[in-house]
This record gives sequence, structure tokens and C-alpha cells, in this order.
Amino acid sequence: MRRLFLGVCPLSIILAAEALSCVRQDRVLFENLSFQLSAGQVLYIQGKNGAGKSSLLRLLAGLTLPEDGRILFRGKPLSEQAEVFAEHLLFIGHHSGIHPQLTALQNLAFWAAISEQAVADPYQLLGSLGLAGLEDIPCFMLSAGQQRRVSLARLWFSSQLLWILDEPFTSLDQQLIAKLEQHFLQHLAKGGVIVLTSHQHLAAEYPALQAIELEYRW
Ligand SMILES: Nc1ncnc2c1ncn2[C@@H]1O[C@H](COP(=O)(O)OP(=O)(O)OP(=O)(O)O)[C@@H](O)[C@H]1O
Repeated sequence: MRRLFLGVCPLSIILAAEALSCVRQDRVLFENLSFQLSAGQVLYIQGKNGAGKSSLLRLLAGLTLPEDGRILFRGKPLSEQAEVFAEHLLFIGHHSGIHPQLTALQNLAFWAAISEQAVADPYQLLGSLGLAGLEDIPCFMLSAGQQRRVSLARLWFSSQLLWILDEPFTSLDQQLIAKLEQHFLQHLAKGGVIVLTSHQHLAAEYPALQAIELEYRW
């Protein structure tokens, strides 16, 4: 496992992994993996296909359990505060997570309702993401990149502290990737934390970036 530490760590630790191990189909994907993420930090996880990036994200999101080790959110194990953790987490997995039969507006309304948040102006938001005129058609009629934009729209009205994003740049054009990275910086500047995977390099300058590269292990 190769690890890079760049930038300065602020003080309050939001997310910590302690000696995590993950086994899938008798293969140890990673073991004894530890890190700490403070307010304003991004963790950028890299690795070849099958190295275990999504598996690590699912552990960190509390969706699966590690073989060994534990995960702490603001100093307490996830297992002791599942509901609190869920309130502070925005997880967008490898798939877009949109309902294909619903329109972009309906998907936004659904996410806003379940997270008890309000979208001030959904037309303006979707327009700013290049979806003007596409707000009212079922999402299965949108292109892959347009569907990804609908999915990521959540990041513009979310108040969650911790964003865990599996390959958020997939299917996006360069213009939207740049916009998304600027939005990441704003979230971090407010004290948010981001964990993400990507097969492409981050282009923005992150003030406090941690990077982990998972090696493919046989
Ligand atoms: N639910 C599961 N049950 C069994 N094996 C799984 C499961 N999920 C993933 N795996 C296995 O774990 C390994 C790591 O998968 P994972 O999706 O974490 O890789 P990844 O690094 O995210 O890959 P990619 O870059 O292709 O998205 C793979 O060999 C996969 O077959």
C-alpha cells in the first residue's frame, strides 16, 4: 500500500479508520489500514480495478463490516451511533442512485424529502448543472453523463458533513468535473470532509489532501 500525505491537518478529527482489514472471496484486499481525516480534508483513494476501493468506501459508509479494525466518526465507533452517522453522511455509490422512471425534478424532491432538506430553486440548480430543459423527462431518457449530473445535484443542497463518493467523475465532461472540484473545495472550506475514489487525477489544488493507493493483492 502506497500512501501520500500532502498539506496540513487541522485539529478536529471527523473520521478515523483503525487497523481495518477487508476480505472478499478469500482474498485480503487490504489489512491494517489506518488514517484520520480532520475537518477540511479530502481522502483520495486510488488503485487498479478490483483493488478494493469501493469495498473500502462501503466500510467507511457503514454499509458493510470490516474483517478487523474499526471506524470512528467524531471519536465514537459507527456501531454506537448508526443514526447520527447516517444523518451526517452523504454516500453516492458507483451507480448513480437515481430512479430511472422519475424525472430529475422528482429525484431531487425525493432526496430532499428523505434527508429533510429543501432545494431552494430546483430549476436553477439543474440549469446550473447543464440540465435546463431536461427537468421533466424520465431519467432513463438522459445520457450517462446527464444522469450522473442529476445524481450529483444532491451535493449542492446537502448539509451533510461527510461526503463519500465512488468515482464521482465517471461520465462527466471536463467542464463539469472542474465545476465539481470547485464545489468540493467549498465544502472543505466550510469544514466538510470528502472521501472519494477516481481513476483520474484531481486537478484542483486541495489544501489538505490525503491519498491512499490500494495495491491489487492476490
Ligand atoms: N459483495 C461482494 N461479494 C463478493 N466479492 C466482492 C463483493 N464486492 C466486491 N467484491 C470483490 O472484491 C474485490 C474488490 O472489489 P471493489 O469493487 O472494491 O474494487 P474497486 O477497486 O472498487 O474496483 P473498480 O476500480 O473496478 O471499481 C473484487 O475482486 C470483487 O470481486
